[in-house]
Amino acid sequence: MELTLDRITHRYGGMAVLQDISLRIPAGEILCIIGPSGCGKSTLLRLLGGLERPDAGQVLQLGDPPQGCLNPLTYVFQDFALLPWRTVAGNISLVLEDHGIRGRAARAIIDDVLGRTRLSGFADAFPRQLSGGMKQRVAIARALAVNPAVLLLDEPLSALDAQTRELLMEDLVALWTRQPFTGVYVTHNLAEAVRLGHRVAVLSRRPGRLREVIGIDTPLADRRPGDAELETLQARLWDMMREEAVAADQELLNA
Ligand SMILES: Nc1ncnc2c1ncn2[C@@H]1O[C@H](COP(=O)(O)OP(=O)(O)OP(=O)(O)O)[C@@H](O)[C@H]1O
Repeated sequence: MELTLDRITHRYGGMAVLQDISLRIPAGEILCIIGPSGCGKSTLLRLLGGLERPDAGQVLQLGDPPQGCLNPLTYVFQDFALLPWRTVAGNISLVLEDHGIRGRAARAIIDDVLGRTRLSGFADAFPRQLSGGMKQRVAIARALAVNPAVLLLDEPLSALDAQTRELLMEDLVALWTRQPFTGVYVTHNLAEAVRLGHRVAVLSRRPGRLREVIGIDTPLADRRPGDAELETLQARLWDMMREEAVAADQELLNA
């Protein structure tokens, strides 16, 4: 399933947050969205997921979701959003119960997604017994359990330390390589954007406008930390972001 944003504009009260954004997210592609703080990245994700309706423009979903899809669009958040009183399996089964899937059918799905996220053997653990990285892998497993057409990821690695982030990036690449998914990935972290994005969309300061969309040809599985090409690209993205961040700061000073 592919998503298209067609001239999206959004305001909160008197404040313009997003301005005239048009973007196409083809099936099987990960699009990373970067931009200065407060430029509307999370808002864009909520509009994509249908949690809010844009003031102008439209979000189009084209094509059919995959077979067995319970939820076409599913979120992964920074704070994991796990229920502490439920086990790992219990947290995942919750989204299946919503669709009337229980018992053996649920167990098969849970085993599958736990295997894909390297969590087999942790089905009966409680969130408090897990590291931050593992909790986020449970959240990713829960998202995969509904076999979504599109994963919407809002700074999923921001709460984790650098080494865990690196491992989770490898996990996400391995997941995508095994079974490509469509993803929209909001991040502040430019290293994540160049490692995980087939394309990177750069938003301006608020109201967020689309400044540039940069394609990265290197296959995800071939990208390594410290890769010279990716570092050059990251530096280019930072130049763009820096200009916007400085201008945003300046606006605050002059306000
Ligand atoms: N429900 C809401 N009601 C009013 N204002 C909101 C609402 N949600 C977000 N905003 C405001 O809209 C602007 C954009 O917020 P948003 O969270 O989309 O930006 P962001 O780029 O994701 O920010 P950050 O990088 O800091 O996470 C901010 O000024 C925020 O305070």
